Amino acid sequence: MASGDLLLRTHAGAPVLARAFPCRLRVPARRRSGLVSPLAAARVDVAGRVRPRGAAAVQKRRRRDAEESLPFSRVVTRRDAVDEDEEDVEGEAPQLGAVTSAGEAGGVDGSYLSDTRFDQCAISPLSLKAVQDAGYERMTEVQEATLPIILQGKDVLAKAKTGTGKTVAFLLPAIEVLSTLPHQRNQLRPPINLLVMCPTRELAIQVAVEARKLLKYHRSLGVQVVIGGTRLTQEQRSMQANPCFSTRLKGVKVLVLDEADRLLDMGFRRDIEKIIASIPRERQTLLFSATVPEEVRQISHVAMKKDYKFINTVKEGDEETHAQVSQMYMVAPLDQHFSILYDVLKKHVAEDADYKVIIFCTTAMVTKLVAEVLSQLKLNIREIHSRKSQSARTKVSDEFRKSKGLILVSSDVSARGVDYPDVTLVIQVGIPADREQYIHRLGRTGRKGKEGQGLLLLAPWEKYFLGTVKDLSISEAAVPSVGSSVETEVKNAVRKVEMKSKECAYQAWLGYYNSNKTIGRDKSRLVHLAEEFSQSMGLAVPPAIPKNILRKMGLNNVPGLRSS
Ligand SMILES: Nc1ncnc2c1ncn2[C@@H]1O[C@H](COP(=O)(O)OP(=O)(O)OP(=O)(O)O)[C@@H](O)[C@H]1O
Repeated sequence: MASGDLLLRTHAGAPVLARAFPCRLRVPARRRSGLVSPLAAARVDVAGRVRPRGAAAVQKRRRRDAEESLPFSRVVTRRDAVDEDEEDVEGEAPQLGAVTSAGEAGGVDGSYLSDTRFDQCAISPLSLKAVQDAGYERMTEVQEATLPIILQGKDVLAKAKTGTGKTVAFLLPAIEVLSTLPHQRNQLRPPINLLVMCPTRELAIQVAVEARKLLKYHRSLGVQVVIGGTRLTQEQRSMQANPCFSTRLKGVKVLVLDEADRLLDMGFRRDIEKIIASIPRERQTLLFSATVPEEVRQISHVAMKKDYKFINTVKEGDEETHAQVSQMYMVAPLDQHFSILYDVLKKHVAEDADYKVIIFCTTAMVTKLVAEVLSQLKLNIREIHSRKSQSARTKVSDEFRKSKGLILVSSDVSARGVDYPDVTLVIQVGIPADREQYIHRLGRTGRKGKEGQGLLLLAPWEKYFLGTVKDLSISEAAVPSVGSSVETEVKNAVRKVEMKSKECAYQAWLGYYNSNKTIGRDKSRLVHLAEEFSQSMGLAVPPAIPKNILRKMGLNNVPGLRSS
């Protein structure tokens, strides 16, 4: 984002889009001012949550609990007008015959790279130069497999393991498609030609960075990042007042759903459908993810043409996770989790001076709590989740990308797509939302063929989750015996954490497990487990919860819960 950005509140969206995505817009200073980078960027904050009801409520809550806001998109647009104008902005069932398996092609020496060089394939000299400037010489397997098919104009659903270059795999051919379109100079409101949707802000920002790299020599194309915001009503009003953004969306030639399975699951599906309804039917659609469960193949017709190609670079019989990442799980009562975490982290830090750890927690407030406890224990902790301001999120994310010797405690905002290099260990505390989320979180380590470690820390009653990942090479690790001095140290650290953080964590914890199909089914057991959690925070009596929150969770008359 250029330093000379202007901030203005603005309007956008045809009615259908406006309802879904009220916006706040940040538009770059004009190019002629000489303040902005060659590829001007605008940022639109987008949000529009509807109060959940009934079955939809569970989905909405799940989405909120998972800390992933509305879909965020990255947009490639004709550049001139973005620079010039501080404007208001804001198929059918899968064909089995269409499956292309690139797995057989294999990598070189088991690497994630293919043996095809970028200079051997049909891309423009401008793109090739940019690819080479980015330091990419050989294509990754998924890039090699998808490029020719996308260039043929086909819709593509692609599955490839985490950290194997899917972003370039969809951006590069999409840019090639756009670069052949006639360039209309000096348009005030340039059409948006490529729309990339992804499930988190960090991912949207990251893909924009990659897009700018690839567009380095394509002078007529610019990038805008449109991400979720929090000022709902005001933004909603302003966006509804202006049809500009949806008019620009009429220019979409290529639509990409990054992390397609996440975007097409029930939590996001309605929003995606609304967006798809506002872009032309005549377009090319690309869906990419490291996980493509069968249901997603079933519903991919929401976005794709009938004759789309499914390209799967995960070989038949191979796991969806990387062989070079060791996966362990530990099962221990909740009241030991902080001590175990501390012990595992201390050992890891001592073993690897270049340690870089991500700890995934179930919700934003539990993330905050864990970060506070570990900070009290003098570990080098950073914290990221949806309750942090966007500027704090970006700052932490940038720092973690560049640094070593850091531990990032995160909610699922970092679960998908985020490319932090050289992560040495991923710890998941508590059950992930599902098997896919486990795979994506683990995929933050072992990227680009590097080694990594994963640890899943479960309470005994969470052990059932292992059944969903039994095809993966995940083995049991012995619970470390933690000395009494460490236990006392941890207890003191927990004691120092503010009561408010504990209350919020308790409430969030209850909400998360309440919406879990297995654990949330038996409410009295749930309440009992929540009490265990509250004891693990050193509380003798579980905190009271506001009545309206209990009602929203459907727990208002459950014995054992205190209301306030
Ligand atoms: N051809 C290439 N050669 C070398 N590095 C590459 C190549 N293509 C992409 N990369 C780099 O590989 C890393 C991983 O890429 P990317 O984040 O796109 O992976 P991904 O498959 O989308 O992962 P995830 O499933 O986690 O979203 C990035 O740092 C990217 O810059």
